Amino acid sequence: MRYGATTAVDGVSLTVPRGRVLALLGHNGAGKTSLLQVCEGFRPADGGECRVLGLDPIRDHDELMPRLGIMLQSGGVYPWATAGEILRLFASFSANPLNPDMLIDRLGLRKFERTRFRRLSGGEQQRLSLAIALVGRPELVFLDEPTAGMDTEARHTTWQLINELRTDGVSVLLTTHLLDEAERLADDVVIMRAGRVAATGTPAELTAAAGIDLLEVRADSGLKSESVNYKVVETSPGEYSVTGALDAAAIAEVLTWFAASGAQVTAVNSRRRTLEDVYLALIKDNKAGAVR
Ligand SMILES: Nc1ncnc2c1ncn2[C@@H]1O[C@H](COP(=O)(O)OP(=O)(O)OP(=O)(O)O)[C@@H](O)[C@H]1O
Repeated sequence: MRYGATTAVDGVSLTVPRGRVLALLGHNGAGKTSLLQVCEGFRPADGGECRVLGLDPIRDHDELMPRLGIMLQSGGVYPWATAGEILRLFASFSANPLNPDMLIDRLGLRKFERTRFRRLSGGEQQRLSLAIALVGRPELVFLDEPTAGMDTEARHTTWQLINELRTDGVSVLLTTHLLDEAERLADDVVIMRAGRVAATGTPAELTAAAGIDLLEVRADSGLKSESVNYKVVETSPGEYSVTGALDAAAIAEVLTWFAASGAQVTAVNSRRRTLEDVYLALIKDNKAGAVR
């Protein structure tokens, strides 16, 4: 998908299996929203093929729309209508909607039912947008940064709702900048970089493939790690990290090397790598590679 000379989505290939949650991750401008817009039928692709529930998102738009739930990053509603009016209007478009009052209560919108959309805070607008996406009992939901701007409670409610969607067999394609959100919610993760797929896998596959463990050591700065069997990276002055399948013998070897270097070790911390570690390494290394 191109905007003039900019190629926003470049040869991305992915499938969202039915009843699963796929999280699209990537830096600002990586192409996540553009990809969603192609799938939603809001923009034509310049090449390639997109099928949504077996249909063409542009040619079969009218047939497809009632089966989709779409939460945009912004816009898409009448700013002068009240939260309650907007949700009931969207419910009226569906043959078999969810009860709008149930969603109003679940998403903590009761207090704002009579508030005009433009007077809602950013997080309240997000909650209403999520309710709009879900009210028509969609088979497939597109959520563009669903919890951006939400407070902690609303974020947890949203996570619960997304888990319930999966239980009900609804498919979810979401974008997020919150790696813990992806790790908690997603069955599958696709990391995009500059319009392309940089890595795919389940959160467990992505973290395992990149090395299960992470050892962080604080010591004197400037140590050079040529003579040790593990890659010791000085991430900031005096802060070292070692990644890999690190058992006790490996940790002992690394610490022995620190001691042999004459370094004063002031802290050692070992933990499992998170999706955030993997993501940052991938974006930093500028190294593309699909896990599967
Ligand atoms: N309407 C537009 N006209 C021209 N270029 C655009 C337009 N929308 C997006 N782009 C460009 O396309 C690329 C992909 O943008 P896109 O919004 O899809 O990224 P994103 O991954 O969703 O980013 P973010 O995380 O910031 O929402 C970027 O280089 C962006 O500047």
